[in-house]
Amino acid sequence: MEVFSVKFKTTEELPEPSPRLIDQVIGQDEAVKVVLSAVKNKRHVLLLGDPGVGKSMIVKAVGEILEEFDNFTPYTIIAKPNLKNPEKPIVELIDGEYKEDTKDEKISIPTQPPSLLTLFLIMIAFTVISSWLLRGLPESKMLATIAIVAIVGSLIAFVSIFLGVLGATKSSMPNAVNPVDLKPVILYECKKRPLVRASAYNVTKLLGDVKHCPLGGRPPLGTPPHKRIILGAIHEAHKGILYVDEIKTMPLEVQDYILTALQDKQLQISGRNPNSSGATVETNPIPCDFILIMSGNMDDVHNLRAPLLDRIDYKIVLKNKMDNTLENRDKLLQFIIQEIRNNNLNPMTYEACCEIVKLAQLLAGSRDKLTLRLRKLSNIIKMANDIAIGRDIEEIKNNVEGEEYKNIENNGKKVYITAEHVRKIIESGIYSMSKQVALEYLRNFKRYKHIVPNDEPKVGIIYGLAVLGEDGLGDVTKIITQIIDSKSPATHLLNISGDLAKHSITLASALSKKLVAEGKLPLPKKDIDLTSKEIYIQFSQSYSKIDGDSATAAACLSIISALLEIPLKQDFAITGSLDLSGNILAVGGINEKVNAAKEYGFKRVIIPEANMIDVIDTGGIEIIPVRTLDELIPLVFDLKK
Ligand SMILES: Nc1ncnc2c1ncn2[C@@H]1O[C@H](COP(=O)(O)OP(=O)(O)OP(=O)(O)O)[C@@H](O)[C@H]1O
Repeated sequence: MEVFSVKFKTTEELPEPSPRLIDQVIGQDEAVKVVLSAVKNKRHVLLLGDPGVGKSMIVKAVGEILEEFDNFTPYTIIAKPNLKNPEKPIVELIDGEYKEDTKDEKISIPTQPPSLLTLFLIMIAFTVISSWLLRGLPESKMLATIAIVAIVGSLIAFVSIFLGVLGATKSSMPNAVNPVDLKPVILYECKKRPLVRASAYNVTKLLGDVKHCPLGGRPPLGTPPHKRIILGAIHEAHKGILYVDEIKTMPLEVQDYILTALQDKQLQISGRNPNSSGATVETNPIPCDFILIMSGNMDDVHNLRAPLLDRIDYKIVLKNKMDNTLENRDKLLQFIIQEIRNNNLNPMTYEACCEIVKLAQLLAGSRDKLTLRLRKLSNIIKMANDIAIGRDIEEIKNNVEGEEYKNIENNGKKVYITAEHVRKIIESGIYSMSKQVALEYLRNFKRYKHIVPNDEPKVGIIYGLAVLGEDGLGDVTKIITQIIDSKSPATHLLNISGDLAKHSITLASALSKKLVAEGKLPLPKKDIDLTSKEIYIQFSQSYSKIDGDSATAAACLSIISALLEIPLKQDFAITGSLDLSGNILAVGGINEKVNAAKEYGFKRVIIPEANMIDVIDTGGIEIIPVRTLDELIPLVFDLKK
């Protein structure tokens, strides 16, 4: 099969990808189209999808081309003191740049006479200065002189400030207070259509705040309220896009504020901390007319209040897989080249690119799909580059974040990322926590496991297949069933490894008993009083949690074998879900399972026929597809005796 439509030895030979981020988004064409249209038409958007499929990237890409949509008039947001009510500073939005108005300096705000705190501070200052100046005097004289200087000096200073302030208030002259305190301040200058990003949990960043002033926030000593205002992302996004990610963490209170902002297109700022001097400050409503884009994973949406969700026009679910076609493999190649260029990595060989395609299939769980969880692939490419430049896995483990990726030439020889470097990273499992946990589990327990494929058929024993963890590894589990005569007419299930797949095993047991009782199986019949039997099923040496129903076919065969006392062959492992009509249905993690069967030395593995399209690499093991229990039975039972 042709992997890519272009022939190359290394990625160096391939053309540079487009520098525009919008052209770099892979596999999410539909979502990009809808977001572009939504932004053009000023609609709000919710982007949902698995981690690392490109939600932030799409928003950033749209932000890059926002300018192209329509004309934008730059604006400035300023804050002024409020002369009548200093705790309610005035925030104004003006078109263009702010030009300082000389009138502003003439105005004065009502000031307060100095407080006792001021007197205390002045006294300390006088004490410190006079003790330094008089340090040469004998101790007895020095103390008395310092005391006199401090008391008299500070009283004179205090009274003059007091009179000065009174004078200033009476004559409305600003001289007594620092005129700079009265000037409006520029809070924000917006020169191009903004894209402002804020995490949902960061309330101050999102909604703004008023800083605390330890000196009470009044001139002459304190910082006046208008100078302590912090604008929120919600205001900085005016006339542009507000991008809120991590919606799972958005407090309900913040949702209410966003809702108000969406409705009123304006929102005031007040101090958020009740213990701060900012708590008494509140601005006038400040314009905030923005397009809201939020993003999160599918489950996060439950955290959003219905009225807010209702106001979001477009709800877009991003894809996590794309079809494994030549066109899409070319797109994956484009992604590889982008990652190399954007992260300044070494070029990659053709074989290494093919290895990435294989990994994309594996992560998609199917031969005919490619994963779109591209952040994971991006991390693997970066780590393979580390290996290429000589950092080993241990070094990478201790340094995964914050490293600069460098293009290094070794002794004048160009370094390439090869297939082996990529494989090393994949095999180490270092890109995934769940894979490492699974690897650790297998390292610890595999050697104790008694899984030996052999040619000696056994009653009630069969090898099932499981997957450990999300990006996990396959494992083989031995299922053993024994039938015991019961004194009471009851049927029990025993699962010594805990609560393993109880529901599906109950189903398997019910189905087996029905099939045995009906005598319609293509197996020798046996008269058996099921009411007097107890069925015990053990998932032997299964140390991990097994859920899902992929062991139902195996469990069913094991029970039938035990009930009819017909041995099962021991040279195969099997996975498949079984429905009550005897159909074998598709299961997940087929490649991990096939691989596990191979690792444990099995020559045959039986899988649902529907899963055949998922198999990426048979690796030399015989794969037998089955559709029904009737097809399965002649394959697995040993009927020679
Ligand atoms: N569709 C894509 N096309 C190209 N590159 C992608 C794509 N998706 C992810 N990437 C790569 O993965 C990186 C991370 O993607 P991004 O941050 O957009 O994911 P996300 O969906 O926002 O993830 P999260 O839900 O964790 O915030 C990107 O910088 C890019 O390198």
